Amino acid sequence: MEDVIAHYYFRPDGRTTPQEAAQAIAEEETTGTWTALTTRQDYVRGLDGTVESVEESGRGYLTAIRYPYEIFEPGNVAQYLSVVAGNLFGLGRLEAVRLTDVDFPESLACFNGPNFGIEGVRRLLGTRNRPHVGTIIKPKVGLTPTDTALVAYEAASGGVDFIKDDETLTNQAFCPMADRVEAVMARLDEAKDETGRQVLYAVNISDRADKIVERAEEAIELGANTLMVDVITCGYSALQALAEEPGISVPIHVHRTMHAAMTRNPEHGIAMRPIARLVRMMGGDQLHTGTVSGKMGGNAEELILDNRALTDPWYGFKPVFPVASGGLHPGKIHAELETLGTEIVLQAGGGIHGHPDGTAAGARAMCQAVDAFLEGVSASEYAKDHVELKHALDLWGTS
Ligand SMILES: O=C(COP(=O)(O)O)[C@H](O)[C@H](O)COP(=O)(O)O
Ligand SMILES: [Mg+2]
Repeated sequence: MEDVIAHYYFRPDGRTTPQEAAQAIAEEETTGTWTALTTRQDYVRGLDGTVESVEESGRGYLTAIRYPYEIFEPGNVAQYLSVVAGNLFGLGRLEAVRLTDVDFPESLACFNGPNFGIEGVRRLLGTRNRPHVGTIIKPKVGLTPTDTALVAYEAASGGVDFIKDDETLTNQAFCPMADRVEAVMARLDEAKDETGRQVLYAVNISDRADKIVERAEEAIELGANTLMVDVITCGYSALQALAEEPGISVPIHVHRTMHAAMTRNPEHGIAMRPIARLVRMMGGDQLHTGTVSGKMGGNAEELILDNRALTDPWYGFKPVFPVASGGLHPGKIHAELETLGTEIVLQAGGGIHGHPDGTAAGARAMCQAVDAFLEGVSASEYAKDHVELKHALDLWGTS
């Protein structure tokens, strides 16, 4: 069986050599601790981690650590994380350490992966060769089910493919999930009668571990055609439970709220790439990976690699739809598509519901910005005979 290779960036403290620091990671995460052990039997050596390489990089070093296959419990993602992303982050001999990627062998990638993936989601909507346009209902909390449904209807009428709850909206008293799903789906049916277009609505079913599948099934019974889960707060095994449940036959949109506590510091934490791989293995169909021009910052080179972790061929797992979201508006669409390509979901909350002429016009402006790009025309040029786009660009500009 093949071993796991985990890749880290690190910076040792002043008293530790790079080799010692890498060795400290390998030992802490396998068979060692801070001192020699009297309990260590010879046969335990088979589970020792190995430092494969150490090389200088910027202010610190890159290392690859080999963890023996046998140390892992196949199929237990929580246990995988405890090895490759466990105690090491607190080791005093390292001033900073960041997990940048993990190579899982096929024998440990023993999960079903996405049920729908990009092709499956496209099949539901009948789209090809163009990005999907999505929206997050805003304000993110506070609207009643009826008003949420009205915003959804207007977004659908304006041309979006995808509508979602925001990360903090679940089943609060001001907008109970059951009432919301029924109201939104009824209005989306109305929009479909008028436009002929199916729109997906991802209801946020994030909940405690022992209830999340039940909540998802309730949402589907009420008509939900997509689910959303906050994967960092609920856990990867929650996503796995949803994706593996036979009764759950709709795509799963994965939000990553709280990720920046791990991903943002370029020297410490966990990069997006390992998170993307885990989400793909666990069965997410769409995953937020970030934008090149939005409100959350981010590094374009890393983002391209993160998206490739979702879409490149990998052990037969279906490709996952990358989602660019956070501060997008029509004036930013060109930069996103130029850098990230068209196999992407472009989401705008404020960039649609903040349009001066309202949600339907905001949705139209986003779609017009996409059409402009696909036709090889600049947004400003296209805006000359597309009034919704013009009003969006007048308000927010083109950068
Ligand atoms: O609600 C939004 C964006 O709203 P708006 O369009 O109004 O900025 C999302 O939660 C962000 O996508 C999170 O960022 P990321 O997807 O990078 O995790
Ligand atoms: Mg949000």
